[in-house]
Order: sequence, then structure tokens, then C-alpha cells
Amino acid sequence: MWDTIEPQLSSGPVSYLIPIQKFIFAFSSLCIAGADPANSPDISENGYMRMDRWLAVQLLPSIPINAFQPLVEIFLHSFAYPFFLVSGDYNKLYEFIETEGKEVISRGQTEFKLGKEDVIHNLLFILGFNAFGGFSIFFLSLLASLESDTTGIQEKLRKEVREKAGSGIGLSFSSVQEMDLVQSFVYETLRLNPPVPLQYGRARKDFDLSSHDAVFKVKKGELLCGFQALAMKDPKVFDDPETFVPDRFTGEKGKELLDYLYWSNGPQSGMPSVSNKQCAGKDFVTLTASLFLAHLYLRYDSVTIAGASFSGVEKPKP
Ligand code: HEM
Repeated sequence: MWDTIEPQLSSGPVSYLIPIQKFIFAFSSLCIAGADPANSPDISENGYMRMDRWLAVQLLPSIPINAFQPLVEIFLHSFAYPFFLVSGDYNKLYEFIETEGKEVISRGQTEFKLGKEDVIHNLLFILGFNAFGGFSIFFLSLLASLESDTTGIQEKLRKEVREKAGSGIGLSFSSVQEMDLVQSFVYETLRLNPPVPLQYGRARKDFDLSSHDAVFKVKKGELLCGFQALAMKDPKVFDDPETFVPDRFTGEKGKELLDYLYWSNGPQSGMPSVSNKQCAGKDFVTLTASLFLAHLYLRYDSVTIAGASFSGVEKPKP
């Protein structure tokens, strides 16, 4: 991504919307399906757009649009959109995974006893909906957090990254776990901008739901809705809850706050399992974002971000 953006900067700001999506698509395809878009000219150029269109028809029925009501409810929010609108895109993505993801497909068949078609549909769903969809929202707020900072955070991040990875250790999911400030910055972005803020669940039995100062009786079968954006601004848990505090999650006290970081539909200190509905990619998500930041500050001293564009990068002095 940076190799593409950097040479263009001399002629003015470069929008990051498409480069970020291309990068997320390629990174997720490689990590999740072992499939490299570079091996397919069509997918390397258009894969992210094909994914966007397939996602759009699934998400449109649930995206709030306040204008033109009640027409929006009647005509856009009342039915599932037919598959034929995006079957061309989906089939191209299917063929890509079928050809380039052979090793992962065969693991699905032998280790999980799934049919080949089911493996490919499952891989495409995780890759497209969970990873590509989630990261496409999350990375924009990560960059917006860098853009709006006024505390000199880039310098502090750079210092930590170079200290922890500069001396030939290199970057990996394990080396970024040593970077407290980088991880805290990622957590704080997710606290204030949870990419999937609403969760629903139907009570399986009667139970009491406690808050700090009240108890609510919930009856079996009742539908509950959780709104993360509100839960993660609880002033009884977070000091100055509306403010972006980059190092909020560092140190002993900061680590304790991970019990209250819910972007993954469960606490950051918890574990996704078959008996909960917590994001199966919980650690993959935060470590990937940390890796993105760490790579950025190994490569550059700082970046200038304005609007949805990069307008400059400062390279390390030789
Ligand atoms: C920024 C990226 C991501 C965000 C914000 C995100 C968020 C979430 C949330 C909120 C849920 C709970 C949904 C619900 O039940 O209401 C969830 C579930 C899930 N996520 Fe993620 N996710 C992301 C990336 C990923 C990735 C990369 C993977 C896989 C590699 C993944 C795999 C899953 C799976 C399999 C579930 C379903 C878990 C279950 O129902 O038991 N997610 N995710």
C-alpha cells in the first residue's frame, strides 16, 4: 500500500479509501485463505469492489437512513435483496478462492469434514463479511484517531515501535504484543468507535441483569439489545469517558480496563468459545491493527493525514 501511495504524494494528497481496501482485501485473503490476489489480475484489481458490492446488498436492509422516511423502510429495509444482483461478483470471488486457496480448502475437508463448496462459502463469508467488512470500518477510525491527535502521539508511537522492533527483531504478532502504547491506541480507537456497535440476543431463561445501581428482571424469550458505544463510555469505569486518551490501556490499571472493552461482543480479557458469541477474530483484529501501526512507524517518522487522504510522509533521516 505504501509503495503505491508514496510516489504519488509529490503531486498532492492521495485518498486512502481505495488503497486501504485493496490492502485489507489482499492481507485477509492471504491470512485466512492462503490465497494471493497478485496471482489473479482481475481479483487484484477488482476483488475489493466485488466484495463491497456483495456486502452492500446484505447490509443495506439494516443500515439506518433517516432521509425519505417512511419510503426507505418500505422499499429498502423490508426485504432481502435477490442474489442475482451480485452473483457475478460472488462467483468470481468463489473461483479465486477455489483456485488459489487449495491448501486451506483441503484442511476444511479433511480436518472439519466439510464438503468443498461449504468450505469455500465459509471462507468467503469470514474473509468478506467478518474480516474485510470489519476492517474496512475499523481502519478508517484508526487513521481518523491519528489525524485528530493533538498530543504528539505519532512521536511516542514511533519511539516505542523502534525500541521494540527496530533492532532486527522485526514485526510479528508476538513482537507487537510488547508494544503497550501501540496496543492501547488500538483499544482506545475501538472503545470510542466500535465498528459493530449493536448486538441482539434473546434470553434463554429468566435472569436478573445487574448494573452498577439497579437490577432488571429479564424473562425467558425477551429480546435484548446491547449498544457498545454507550457501555464503553461508562463514567463509573472510564475517567473522562468522552475523550480519546491514547495511553488509557497501558500499565497495571490500564490492563484492568480490558474487562470493560466490548467491541468484540465480549470483554477484551475474555476468550471466544463455542458457548459465547464473542468475535472469533478478537485477537487477530487488534494484533493486525497494531502491526499496521508498527509497520507505519518503522517505515516513516510521521504521516500527515487530512480528510480521507495522506498529504505527506516524513522518512527517517539516514
Ligand atoms: C475489525 C474487524 C472485526 C470486528 C469489528 C468484528 C466484530 C464482531 C462482533 C461484534 C461479533 C459479534 C456479532 C454478534 O453476534 O452480534 C463478531 C462475531 C464473529 N467474528 Fe468478528 N469482527 C471483526 C473481524 C473478524 C475476523 C477477522 C474474523 C475471523 C478471522 C472474525 C470472525 C468472527 C466470527 C466467526 C464471529 C461469530 C462468532 C459467533 O457467533 O460465535 N471477525 N465479530
